Amino acid sequence: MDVSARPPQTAASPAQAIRLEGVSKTYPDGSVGVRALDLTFAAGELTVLVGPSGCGKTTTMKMINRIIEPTTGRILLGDDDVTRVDPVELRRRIGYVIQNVGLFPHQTVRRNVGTVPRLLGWDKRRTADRVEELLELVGLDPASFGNRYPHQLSGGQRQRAGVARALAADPAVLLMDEPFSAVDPIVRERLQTEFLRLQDAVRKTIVFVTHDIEEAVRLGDRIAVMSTGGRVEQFAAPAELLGSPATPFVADFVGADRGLKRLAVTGIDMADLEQPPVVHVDDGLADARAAMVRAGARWAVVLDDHQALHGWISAERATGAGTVREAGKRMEAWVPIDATLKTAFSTMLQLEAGWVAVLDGDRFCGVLTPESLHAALRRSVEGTVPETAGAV
Ligand SMILES: Nc1ncnc2c1ncn2[C@@H]1O[C@H](COP(=O)(O)OP(=O)(O)OP(=O)(O)O)[C@@H](O)[C@H]1O
Repeated sequence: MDVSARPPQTAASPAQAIRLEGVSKTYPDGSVGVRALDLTFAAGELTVLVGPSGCGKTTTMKMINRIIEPTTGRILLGDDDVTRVDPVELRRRIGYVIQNVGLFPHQTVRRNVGTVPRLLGWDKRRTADRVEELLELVGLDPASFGNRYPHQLSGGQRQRAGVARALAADPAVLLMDEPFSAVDPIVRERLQTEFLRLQDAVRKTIVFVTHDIEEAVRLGDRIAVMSTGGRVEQFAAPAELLGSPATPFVADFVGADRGLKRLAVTGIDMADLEQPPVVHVDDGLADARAAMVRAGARWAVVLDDHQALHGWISAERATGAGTVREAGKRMEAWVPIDATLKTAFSTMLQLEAGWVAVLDGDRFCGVLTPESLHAALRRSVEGTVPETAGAV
């Protein structure tokens, strides 16, 4: 294939699935890296390999781009058996991001990011355009950062440059080995959020190695929990993994606080919402009072002319004459309907609100209270259907 004749790289190359079939790695000294591993990484999804130190995560990942050669088995990238592809050509199709990035220290950020396009023989103009585009995409202003050297960047900025470099030639696949573990927790969380946004835009097939279950749950479309010898204890979506660990090993690994972790991956269901009395901003206070009495409620939600959230009013303030507009309060505590229970809960805590409104666009859908949040979490944990461990 003449890779240099590809169309401009803004047109994304299609993501490809990776299939591991009966893959084993025994090192020359007899150590077993992984044993008879069957695993499929779906096209366009981010799959996390997570597990304790020495369980074979890195061995598994490095066999995909043949930094490590498997002892037995087959690895397919799309329809190609990677052992039949020239390793150099293979690595150009596979972006690789490692801890501490591995940027070339004596090259500027621009030159670092342009490495693979240059190797592929792209002309200068196309490489330069792609580098600018990538730096923007990962949130590094090309004018400020393009001509700096790696030592002139923060840890988080270096990590972003590493991601930009890995994406430069629009690879079908991205391998990421503990890419965010060298930065402090706050920067890590920001990088994770940005990275999720980036993945939404590029939809690569990503294999992501971490030993951190929180990171796995946050980032993964699917997670493979591995134990010694590259054994897959469970292969499931984050909510399923937290809701019903397949083995005691997984239960132990995800931790006793898995219920809390699950908040981060459970969406809001309409059935979870409570429906307090709703009054209109131009209603009279007497009507508002009557609505609260009818519902046996101490407060009501206030909507505006367009049925959008205006605020709320308490029974105490709904006395005398006048309108709801004068006596009601504005409401900042709201979340969109596609938020997670964790976002709803942290919004409630941050704003010290007793409830949060849930909105679909501007439209008011209902509210979540601490009780309904708890019920939603329980329902989601109890309703989980266990998955088969080690599914292909
Ligand atoms: N070059 C090597 N020679 C011999 N044994 C090795 C070699 N590389 C890895 N191993 C062994 O293979 C097993 C899996 O190692 P691997 O690096 O894949 O684990 P890991 O899950 O990525 O660990 P960590 O989280 O500590 O990076 C370990 O028992 C390790 O000691």
